[in-house]
Amino acid sequence: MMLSENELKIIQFLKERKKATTDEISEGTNLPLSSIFSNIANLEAKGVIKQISSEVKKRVKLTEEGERRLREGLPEDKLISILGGRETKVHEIKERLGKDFEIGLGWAKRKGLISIEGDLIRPKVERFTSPEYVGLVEISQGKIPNESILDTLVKRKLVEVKEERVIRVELVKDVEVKPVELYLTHEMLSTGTWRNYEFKPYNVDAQPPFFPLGKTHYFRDFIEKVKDLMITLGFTEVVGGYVEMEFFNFDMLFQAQDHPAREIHDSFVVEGQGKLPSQDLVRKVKEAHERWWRYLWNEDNAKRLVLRSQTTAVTARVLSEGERRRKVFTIGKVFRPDAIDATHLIEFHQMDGLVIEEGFTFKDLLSTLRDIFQGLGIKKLKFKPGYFPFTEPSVEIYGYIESLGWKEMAGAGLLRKEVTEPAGVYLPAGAWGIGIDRLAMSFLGVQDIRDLYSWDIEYLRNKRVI
Ligand SMILES: N[C@@H](Cc1ccccc1)C(=O)O
Repeated sequence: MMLSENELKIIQFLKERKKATTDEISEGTNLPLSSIFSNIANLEAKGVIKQISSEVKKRVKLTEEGERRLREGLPEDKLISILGGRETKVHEIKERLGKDFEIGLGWAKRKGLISIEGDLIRPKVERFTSPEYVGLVEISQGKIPNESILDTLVKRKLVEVKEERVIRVELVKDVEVKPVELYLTHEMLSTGTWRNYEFKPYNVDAQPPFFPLGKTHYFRDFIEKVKDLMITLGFTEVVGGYVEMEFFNFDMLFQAQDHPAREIHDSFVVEGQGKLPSQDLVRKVKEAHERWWRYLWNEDNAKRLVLRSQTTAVTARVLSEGERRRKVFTIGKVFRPDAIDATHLIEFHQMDGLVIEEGFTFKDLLSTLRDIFQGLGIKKLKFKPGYFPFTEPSVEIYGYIESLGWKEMAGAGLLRKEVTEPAGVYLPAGAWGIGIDRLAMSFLGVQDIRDLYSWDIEYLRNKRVI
């Protein structure tokens, strides 16, 4: 027979007593009454015990306030004892009784123990003990006072009355009780004492406890995977800041100062000014703009700060160091004003790359992009002619995703001489920018771009990591 730990405790207790009430069992086993009832029912069903009687009993208990009144006396009794048969001024009594004054005065008046004249309290008795107080004493001794007193005590919130069932049971079957152990220890095995214990069988259906483990945000995880891929392909990671000078975000990339992307509503403007790089570079950028775009290039505009609108700004910074670094990538947030919905946010991620290489051709660029997309799991690509101010020829890259069809994923091209030469780069260079969020959404099965940035711990916990 399978008996629980608590059931065994109850049997153990009944072995000594044979018959006992639920109250006695609770006291003898130290188990709460609430658990005694269900265990008794189970034991009866197993034929170990039998009910002899069952009755509803009134259980009368002093409340916390009742306990206090029992120790200190009822307020009206205290009032009478303070008066000691003498007329006394109201304020004097008020001082002595403190918080109990109002209650004491009320009850004393109601019981006809005092009268009030002007500011005087006149007692009608010298000494008084309320029958309610006697009731409190009786209850504390396990007796029950008469109904009307009990009623008053309940109304005064000094006593609580609960109806509880008391069941008397009898042990009818002899069961061998071994102490129950939950865990088998090394010591029990080595000393052989395990024989003295009864073990609960394993419940293989039980739900294991839930231990939430810390893990990386799934989007961050995806970004790390992209970085790993780029490093595998031989690229070095470079990073830039979110606040960028227009010089690197636009001017160096041959975006004219009246280019629509530079309008105040197309990038986030940051207060302040940046510091331009070497005069030589600035002069050459200025010359390129003035010669080809035919306008007066303004240095102050180039110093303005924005939240970078493309990670190509980091590529521009790398270029500004000349031909030193040849194969780099950067991945991070960019910012553009937009109306937010399921596919648009005002901040999102791009991965830009740069290759500076002797003899690097447009074909090499396309094959590099093929390698990257292949690594990202996108096998089918389409290249369409495109336009960017800083590349020529330029290309738009579309990738095929089973559930979504063809999606625009990146822009790329060979950097214009107007971009490379002012920086002292005379070798051919290819560059690209890939939108990371949409890729992540398709890989991670996310419908709403806002979920990529979710802080909802419950959602994140349940999100499968690829
Ligand atoms: N910066 C471009 C992408 C791009 C990067 C590098 C070369 C060509 C295109 C964009 O945000 O759309």
